[in-house]
Amino acid sequence: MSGKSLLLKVILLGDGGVGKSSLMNRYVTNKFDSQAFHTIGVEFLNRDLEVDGRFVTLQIWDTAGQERFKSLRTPFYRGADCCLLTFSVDDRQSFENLSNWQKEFIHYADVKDPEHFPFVVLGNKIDKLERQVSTEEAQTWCIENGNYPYLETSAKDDTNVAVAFEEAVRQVLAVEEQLEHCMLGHTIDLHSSSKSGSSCC
Ligand SMILES: Nc1nc2c(ncn2[C@@H]2O[C@H](COP(=O)(O)OP(=O)(O)OP(=O)(O)O)[C@@H](O)[C@H]2O)c(=O)[nH]1
Ligand SMILES: [Mg+2]
Repeated sequence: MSGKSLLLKVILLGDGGVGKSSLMNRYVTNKFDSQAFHTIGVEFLNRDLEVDGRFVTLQIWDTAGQERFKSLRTPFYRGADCCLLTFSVDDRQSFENLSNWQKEFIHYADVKDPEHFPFVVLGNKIDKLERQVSTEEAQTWCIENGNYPYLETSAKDDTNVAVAFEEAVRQVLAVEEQLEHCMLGHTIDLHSSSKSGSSCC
């Protein structure tokens, strides 16, 4: 167990109104506003936590989902360690737009290895009785688009909110451990002209 705190940047993306700001505010301040205003640009809040013995400062970046704010949010994607793709289970269009959000992030964050980037998908507002997207459908999308973890949340009821952010941390730590493992497993032979060994990264 390392004593040093790790700073991780996670970014919340998804259509306007799906509950990104509400999830961040529920997690950091434990408050919920049923009359929340749309976000303009980006905002961020920090929260310290411990996951599997690692101390982490989570820097949560909340973005404006409305299309007209695209140019204000995209400059902040670079350097994100994890992306939380968020939709609302009572809004089918927000689910269908997940692929667009994924592409927008990969492009503007300039992700070099999209296949291994840690995305987590959140289906928010599960307290609502009328759903337009089933759990199975969302899980299938996650499996088919990169095998991402899927969590159903309610910022209103505080269902799975902490679990979702902890999962984001776990995903980042898993990628980090894999990289460390790869680097330790590779010795560089300066005398050999051919590339030796197989790569796991
Ligand atoms: N019932 C219910 N309402 C929610 C939940 N999360 C957010 N809301 C409501 O949905 C509306 C939009 O929430 P926001 O958090 O502002 O949505 P957003 O994704 O940040 O929207 P933009 O800032 O425009 O991108 C607000 O009226 C919230 O009170 C939830 O889990 N359940
Ligand atoms: Mg917002």
